[in-house]
Amino acid sequence: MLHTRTTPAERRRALRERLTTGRLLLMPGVLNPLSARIAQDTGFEAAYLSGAVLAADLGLPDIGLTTATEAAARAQQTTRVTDLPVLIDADTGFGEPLNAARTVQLMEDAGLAGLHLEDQVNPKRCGHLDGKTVVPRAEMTHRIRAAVDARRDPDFLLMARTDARAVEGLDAAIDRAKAYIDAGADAIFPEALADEREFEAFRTAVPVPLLANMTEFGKSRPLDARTLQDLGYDIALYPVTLLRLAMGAVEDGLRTLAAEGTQESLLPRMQTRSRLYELLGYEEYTAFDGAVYDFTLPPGN
Ligand SMILES: C[C@](O)(C(=O)O)[C@H](CC(=O)O)C(=O)O
Ligand SMILES: [Mg+2]
Repeated sequence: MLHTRTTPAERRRALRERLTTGRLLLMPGVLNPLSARIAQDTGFEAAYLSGAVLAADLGLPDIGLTTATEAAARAQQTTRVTDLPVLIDADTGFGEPLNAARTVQLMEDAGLAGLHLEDQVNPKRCGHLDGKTVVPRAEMTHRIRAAVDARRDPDFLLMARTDARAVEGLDAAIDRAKAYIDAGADAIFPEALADEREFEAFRTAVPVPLLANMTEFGKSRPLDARTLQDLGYDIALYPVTLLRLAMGAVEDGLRTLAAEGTQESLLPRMQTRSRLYELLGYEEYTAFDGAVYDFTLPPGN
């Protein structure tokens, strides 16, 4: 109630341990703190905060317009209401290596379990769009070293993302991943791989936990959890799935409301008041202070 009792240290250890099991971890990108609650309630073991979702939520394209403090604020709101370990997309670290270092500390302070930094130049683009460019390998290793130096909790997961596949090809992307591990990265996010063969090549070459980005409408063909498990991947990421679902429902709902002049036909698709209250833990607040919750719900709500 009121806030989670799980400490950041416990979540970081939980994520680290989970990544040693050899079982694929399904990681949905949550769109707000409440959806993180739903992810926990429906049995997911970790959550993700996507840069694309944060930007879109603010009505902005995902081109490096959001700031480290905006991302950290959203992270703190999220970690406060869930016990799950949360991984955040820290884009390029929001600037130079020194900024990446500060970003790591901001994200540690926000109670996150880890972050990923990518090797794109500023301003970054969505990893599944054409025309992106990557910084020289040495510059990215500098970025990672700065992040490693700044980290205060050794369990805070530092994942390096390489966008090099689409720019320099698969072999160069694998070489970069190895250099990033040497610089101190704990895990690798190979962005925009084309097919199973490429996922497999990465797995064979790279000896640390690997994340597979299963974003929709992108360059990678979606692979199901069983396939990713068989390929030896550690995390299956669904970064924008909830936003796309929710915004699809919002748009349909608005059109229906405009056309029908009533929300009546939409009711079966809505989260009910009672389910919302259950997620928010109203009853626990009542137990704490009877005056906070002093009414009963009408039947069927
Ligand atoms: C993972 C990602 O970085 C994100 O911000 O969620 C995006 C997702 C997307 O735009 O579909 C990316 O893959 O670049
Ligand atoms: Mg992103």
